[in-house]
Amino acid sequence: MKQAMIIINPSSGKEEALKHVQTVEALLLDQGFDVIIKETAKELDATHFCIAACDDCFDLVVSIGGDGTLHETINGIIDRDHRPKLGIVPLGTVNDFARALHIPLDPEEAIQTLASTNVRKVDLGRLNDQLFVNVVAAGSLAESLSAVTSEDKSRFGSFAYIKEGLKELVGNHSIPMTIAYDDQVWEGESPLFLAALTNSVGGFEKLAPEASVDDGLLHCFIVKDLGLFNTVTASISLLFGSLKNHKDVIYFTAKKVTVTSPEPVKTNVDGEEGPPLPIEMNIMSRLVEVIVPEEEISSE
Ligand SMILES: Nc1ncnc2c1ncn2[C@@H]1O[C@H](COP(=O)(O)OP(=O)(O)OP(=O)(O)O)[C@@H](O)[C@H]1O
Repeated sequence: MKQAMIIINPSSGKEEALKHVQTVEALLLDQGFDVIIKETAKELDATHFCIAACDDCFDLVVSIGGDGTLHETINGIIDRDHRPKLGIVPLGTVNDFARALHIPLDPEEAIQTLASTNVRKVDLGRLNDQLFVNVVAAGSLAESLSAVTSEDKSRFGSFAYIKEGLKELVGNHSIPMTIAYDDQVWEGESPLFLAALTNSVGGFEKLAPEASVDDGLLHCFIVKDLGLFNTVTASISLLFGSLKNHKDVIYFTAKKVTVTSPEPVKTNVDGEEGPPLPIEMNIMSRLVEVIVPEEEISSE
C-alpha cells in the first residue's frame, strides 16, 4: 500500500492548522494511501519526521504549515537515497514556495490540489550542511529581516519586511563582503546580498521574475552602498519587479556561490535566522518532486 505522512505544525497559520488535517487525511485515504499524522511540538521536529519518512520509503510527505515548517520538512531529505514526493498546504503569512508553484494560498483549495496527478521536479539550494527552498539573504538588512515579529507578519504581511528593511537601509549599514560565483569574484560593501531560487521572495512575486523553480540557477542580487534617495528608488524597484535593473544592484545567476566577510555577519535562510558567514551555496537541480495543480504543468 502507498504510504503518506502528514507533517503538521499546530502553531502555524494563526493556530488554525489542526482544523485542516482531517480533510487532508480523508483525501489521501481516498487516493489509496495509508496515512500517518505527525504533529510538531518544537523546532526541527518536522525534519526528524521527514527523515523517518525517507528511511521508511514513504511515497508522499505533506507539509501543513508556514515556510518555516516547509523548510524544516525539506531538510529531512538531505543526503537521503529515497525522497518521498512532497505536498504543500500553505498556512504561513508569506508562503513563497507555494506562490512560485501556483499552489493556491487558500488552504482548502490547496488541499484539493493534493489530488492532482501533476508532479514537478523542483530545484533546492544547499547552504553549508542544510537545504533551502526559497531564499538566502546576508548583510545587515538580512539581520533586520530575522527580527520581523510574528505579530508584524500577521498584521502587515509582506510589508512587515519592507518596514524593517527600510529602517535598516536608512541607517545604511553596509558590510564588507566578498562574493565568489562560478569563475568570478565581487568585493565591496553591501547592506544586502540575496540568492533566490524562485520568483517569489518575501511575498513579492516580481522580485526575480525570470527565476523558475527548475532552471538550475541561483538568482543573486548584490545591493550596493545606498544613500537615502536610492533606498527609496530601490524599494520601489523591489515592489514593481525591476530590482535587477536598478543602477545600484548587481544581478547574476550562478550554480555555486560563496560569501565571506571579515566582520561577523548573520544570514537569513527561508525567512528564519541562518548560520553566520562564511557560507557556500550550491544548486541542487530538480531534487524534489512536488504535487502541483493540474494547470501548472499544462501552462508551461
Ligand atoms: N508546536 C509548535 N509550537 C510552536 N512552534 C513550533 C511548533 N512546531 C514547530 N514550531 C516552530 O514554528 C516555526 C514557525 O512555523 P511556520 O513558519 O510554519 O509558521 P508561521 O510562523 O505561521 O508561518 P510564517 O512564518 O510564514 O508566518 C517553525 O520553524 C518550527 O520550528
